[in-house]
Amino acid sequence: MTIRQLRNYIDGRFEDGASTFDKHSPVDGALIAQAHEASREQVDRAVAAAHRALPAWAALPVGQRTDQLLALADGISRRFDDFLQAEIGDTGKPVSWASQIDIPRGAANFRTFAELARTLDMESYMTDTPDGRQALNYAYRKPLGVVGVISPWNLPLLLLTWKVAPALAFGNTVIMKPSEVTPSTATLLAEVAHDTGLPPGVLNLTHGFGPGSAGEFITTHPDIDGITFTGESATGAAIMRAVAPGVKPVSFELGGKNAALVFADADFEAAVDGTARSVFANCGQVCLCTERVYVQRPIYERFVAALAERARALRIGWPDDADTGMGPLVSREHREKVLSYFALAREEGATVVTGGGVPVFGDARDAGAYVQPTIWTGLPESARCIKEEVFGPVCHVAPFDTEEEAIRLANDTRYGLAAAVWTRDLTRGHRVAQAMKVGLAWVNCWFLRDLRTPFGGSGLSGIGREGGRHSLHFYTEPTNVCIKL
Ligand SMILES: O=C(O)C(=O)/C=C/C=C/O
Repeated sequence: MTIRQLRNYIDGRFEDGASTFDKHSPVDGALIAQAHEASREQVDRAVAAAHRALPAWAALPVGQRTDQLLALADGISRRFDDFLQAEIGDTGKPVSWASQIDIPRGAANFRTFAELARTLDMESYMTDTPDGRQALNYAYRKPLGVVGVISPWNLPLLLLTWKVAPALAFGNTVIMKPSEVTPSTATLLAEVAHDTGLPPGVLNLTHGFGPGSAGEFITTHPDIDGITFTGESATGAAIMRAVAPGVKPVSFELGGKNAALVFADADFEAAVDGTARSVFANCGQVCLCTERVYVQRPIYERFVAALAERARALRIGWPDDADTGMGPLVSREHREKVLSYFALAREEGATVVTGGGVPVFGDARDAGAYVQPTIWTGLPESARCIKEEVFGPVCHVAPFDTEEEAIRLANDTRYGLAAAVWTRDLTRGHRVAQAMKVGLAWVNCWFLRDLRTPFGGSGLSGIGREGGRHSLHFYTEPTNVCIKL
């Protein structure tokens, strides 16, 4: 098997790094790629190149700029299988998920923000003035500048392009730093940018880690104008400290400890299927995944049994098997974290309804990062497993009696990202969803995405919203011009 070399992309040229780091498959531990770690000097040159490219890119007529984004989207679609194999190779996620979610969203993100940039209105007001005449006020939007994009390993291409697309659409230039755990699709995106003629310096790629590596070099760079990051809350806090001296804007989509509320009147099968998907999709490695399930008491026992049946029925297997419902976690290191919570849950007194360990395949997958889909009950709300994000295929299920109790339980967290509400009473659905202290509340569905809506969370779940026109807030700087008429 060839070991892919994943290089940096700086000022329109692919460059080796001073050193490389290995990427191992989470399926069987095999070495599959070597990524070239960018030096501080290379990050400096990438930032300088981005600044050189910025004036011309920002001044480009918006139709020409968005044509370039549509070319990136077409390039991803054209190389769909390359992106699919790269994403599956890096993450071990099932082909069903990667082919329906990750890769299509890579192209969709560029198309969505190209369309938005083309059709964007301009905020303006005619203002009455004391002399009986008027003034014209309008908000003229300029790009923020050179944007650092630091993207995570769970939905690598989706979340990278979710940030790169609006950044480029609104005239910014970009330095990308993908997670060291999933460097492959970012490299392919750089290849597509190169092959479709994106001007040198507009989009740059530097591989590496956080502290003492490209992540730190970008976040502490004096000429970076803002940082957009998706990942763990603790890393978000570290980035805030890094940009504080320069008072730089940040856009953060961080962790979550998301609740699902299942009322007794819900469509039972839909609620079980929807909750199972929200817990086990992508091996529980989505910031929007459910880790806390609260079920109204009359259906509690029946629901726990049905959810456990769905977990046991999940086909845990090879990523490229169309029937695989769940693959491995992204790495052995992350599996150690998840398994530590499996052990902690037992210490905290959990009943393990199903799972709680590592599946044994008797083949190469035993060298991978697989865990069993897991369901806990019986923990106190004060338990660490109820308060802390596990980021794996696991949830805790607890009963509730009244709507008020359900809302209180769901909101008793320092996170504030997503919630799901299952009920046939849509008046209650609206009421409970609005009462959730989250950025996204789904009623009788989960991870149903309209890319024009505000996306993000509060508390430990992040700062700001991205999506549709909401991305303008971070990726542009408005100047309000007031003209006396
Ligand atoms: O669906 C999206 O646009 C998105 O940002 C998903 C984020 C998931 C994070 O783990």
